[in-house]
Amino acid sequence: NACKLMAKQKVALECLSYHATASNDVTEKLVKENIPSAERFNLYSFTFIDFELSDEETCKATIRMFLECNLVQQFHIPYEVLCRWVLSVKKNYRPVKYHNWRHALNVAQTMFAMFKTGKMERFMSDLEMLGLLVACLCHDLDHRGTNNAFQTKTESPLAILYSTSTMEHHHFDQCVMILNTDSNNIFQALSPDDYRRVMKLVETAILSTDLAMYFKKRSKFMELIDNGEFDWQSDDKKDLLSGMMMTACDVSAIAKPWEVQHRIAKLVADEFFDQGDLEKMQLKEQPIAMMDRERKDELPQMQVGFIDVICLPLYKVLSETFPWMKPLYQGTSDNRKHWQDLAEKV
Ligand SMILES: CCCOc1ccc(S(=O)(=O)N2CCN(C)CC2)cc1-c1nc(CC)cc(=O)[nH]1
Ligand SMILES: [Zn+2]
Repeated sequence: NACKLMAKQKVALECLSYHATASNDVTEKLVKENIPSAERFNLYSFTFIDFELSDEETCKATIRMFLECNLVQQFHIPYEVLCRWVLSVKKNYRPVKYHNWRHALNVAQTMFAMFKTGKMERFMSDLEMLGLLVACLCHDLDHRGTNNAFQTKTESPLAILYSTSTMEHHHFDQCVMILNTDSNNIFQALSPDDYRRVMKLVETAILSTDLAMYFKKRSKFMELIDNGEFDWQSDDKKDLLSGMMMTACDVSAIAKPWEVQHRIAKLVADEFFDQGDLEKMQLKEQPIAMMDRERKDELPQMQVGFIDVICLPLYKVLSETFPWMKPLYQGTSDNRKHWQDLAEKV
């Protein structure tokens, strides 16, 4: 009967969240651990590198960022809940080559560096800083290493559920699922108003990481800058600024020291090539250049295009308006030379 069916569904859901949430003993272990300083992790720098960090240290670095922004105290986040939530978020990233937990950590660390070293925290309320850090950590949750076009082409369940910004809606969905799993809700102590506000902010921020949305928003953002808009307090302007910051963080591997950028680009390429292989085999269709491993020689030239079309215009307008964000522009400009040299060699 109906209530049996409900019970069955509830068990299924708990079972699902069981898989999604970190176990108590892993959580308890992290709760007891010492959290190293921000300096020890180099968290204030735009040249942060996660390669030599163990998985446990990535969780500690994440907790350190929350502590540095005073968010645990400010929003009365029970420390054990924060530990369990960080572990659950990490657990819900798949071991794909690029869109994995390490990418999420790097995006969140760039946002942290923007707040602190980039001096953006003066434009942000505490709630916005909490929302943006959470959005960065959750923005690619459960990524399968394939893009929105692939979901549509293969008529995947996700494309049936969400026809636009398919993956980004799923990432937000996963973020909500984790927060709704027992003792993972880091927002539990927020007032109903603040809860609604921060969830709306996280949703808007995660959806803004769909590059298809980025181009529209960027021209609107540039218009505001050209009109000398400086009061970033109104909601629609704040949404625009947050969206630009999310994309700036999402692509910030392009600004890292050359050896780091070169190594990460290989991870991006390998993930794209895997999708291209699927499209050739499963869909019997020719993938776009970016995903075709037969055309890997064109990769340096494609990176120059990525830098010129997506990255530099954004870092330029951000660093002109917020001067302390200049390292992102400079790092990307330096890497453009390296990619250009490689493009000319082929
Ligand atoms: C490194 C392997 C090649 O990587 C690329 C190739 C082409 C372009 S693109 O700007 O021309 N463009 C983007 C929009 N697509 C719809 C069409 C193609 C971007 C990248 C790239 N993307 C990311 C973000 C995941 C990171 C990164 O480092 N490089
Ligand atoms: Zn991302």
